[in-house]
Amino acid sequence: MNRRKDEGSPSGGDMADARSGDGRGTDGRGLDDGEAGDRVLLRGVRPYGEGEPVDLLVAGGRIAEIGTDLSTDADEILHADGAIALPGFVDLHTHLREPGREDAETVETGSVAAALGGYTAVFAMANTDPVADNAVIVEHVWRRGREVGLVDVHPVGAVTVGLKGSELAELGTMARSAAGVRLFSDDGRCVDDPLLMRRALEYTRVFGGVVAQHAEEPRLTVQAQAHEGAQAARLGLTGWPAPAEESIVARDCMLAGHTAGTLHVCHVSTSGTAEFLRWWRSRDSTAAVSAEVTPHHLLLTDELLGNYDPVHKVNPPLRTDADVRALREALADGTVDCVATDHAPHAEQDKDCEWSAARPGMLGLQTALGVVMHTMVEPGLLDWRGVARVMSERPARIAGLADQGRPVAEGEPANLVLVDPGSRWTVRGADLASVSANTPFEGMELPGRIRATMLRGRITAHEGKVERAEMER
Ligand SMILES: NC(=O)N[C@@H](CC(=O)O)C(=O)O
Ligand SMILES: [Zn+2]
Ligand SMILES: [Zn+2]
Repeated sequence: MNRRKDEGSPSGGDMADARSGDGRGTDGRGLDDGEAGDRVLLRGVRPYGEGEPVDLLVAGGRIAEIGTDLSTDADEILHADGAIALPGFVDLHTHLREPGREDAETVETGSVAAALGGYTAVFAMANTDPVADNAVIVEHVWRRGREVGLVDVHPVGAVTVGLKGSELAELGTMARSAAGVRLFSDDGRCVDDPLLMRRALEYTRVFGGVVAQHAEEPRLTVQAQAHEGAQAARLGLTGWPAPAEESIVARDCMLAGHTAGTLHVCHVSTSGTAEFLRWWRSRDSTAAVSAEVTPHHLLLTDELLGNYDPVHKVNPPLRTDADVRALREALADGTVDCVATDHAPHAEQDKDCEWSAARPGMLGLQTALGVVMHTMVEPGLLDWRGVARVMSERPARIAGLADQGRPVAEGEPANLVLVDPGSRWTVRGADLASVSANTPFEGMELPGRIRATMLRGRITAHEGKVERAEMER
């Protein structure tokens, strides 16, 4: 993609990593509408991959005009060469590891990975050290996200104090904090006590919050290491049975219905969960229940466990071909609302060890689109409108973000991603922006390159490099 500061100027074509002197406000973090001062012309994009290329003029953080051959006094012109324009991706499930495990990821490195992956908003899970179970921690994460300024970082608040599952955290205080927490989760652990789950659903309802459940009945997964089935038996690994997930999903749907609370099911991994959700939503279309699936559960199976490489260890575990097929179908028909990465960076020593000692989790932010294209777009299960729905619109609505997941249309916030669907790239963990390198897609060739990501009218990533606002460093 050819990009110039000023079309026609021969010296304007270099792709500087950092931009300067462009009249942006001194805050430079671009969190409020209208902060971005630049007028940027995106020349030749195809919204949702439909029709002939058009020009998009972005001004004041919004899409000011869409048309052909817009001639303008733009500060910056980006030649998109027919790249597909979609609303910026929103990830409801990201582990940024800060505070506590900055040797695995930080808000900054995770933000870089997010921007390069096409994301304009991510939700940072609460299983940090200390746990994000109070206003001080969530405000810290939120502020760090603003300082870095590459993606909106929304902290998730813990449901229970210290993720211990015995008493509710101060949900209301986190909701009222500067971070404005709306999503609550003990992810990494299940809120297994049904009374506590009921109370969490009741309480969050008061301020429009959502409880995101890591569905895993712990009594059924003691020492579990792999999907319970033939492969685990062959490998001598203790099984993680499908009903450990399905029983909690069923229970929580019923509790959400009973309390009129709002439930979000994290990382759905079994065909049984998909089947249950389909039935539940068909009997009550107003049910306040949503669900996500990870890219890795759309592609990988427990067949990969044969060499005991812990890069394939994840919670919930990789399951079977039949599960993968059911999850793809469920995502295509809307039973599962959205894709969430469950980006889970781990330091080398926590992954490069024997299977049973390794931490579960895999990187996801920079490979999500490629895996979704490979598993959903290429087989014809989703078109580009569908990709916009599952990676941006639905997650934004679930989390109540007003300015994300909006149509690519005049007057809308310029939170955008430009995708070149025709180019392919090979995944190398060492080249990813995360501190950690634990990608299960190592060496795989994926379709779809992110040409640029734009947050409120400011380009945050371009041709594989992030662009920081001038104030940050
Ligand atoms: N998915 C994982 O395997 N690990 C996550 C926790 C979680 O999402 O349950 C982590 O924090 O590492
Ligand atoms: Zn989880
Ligand atoms: Zn997680």
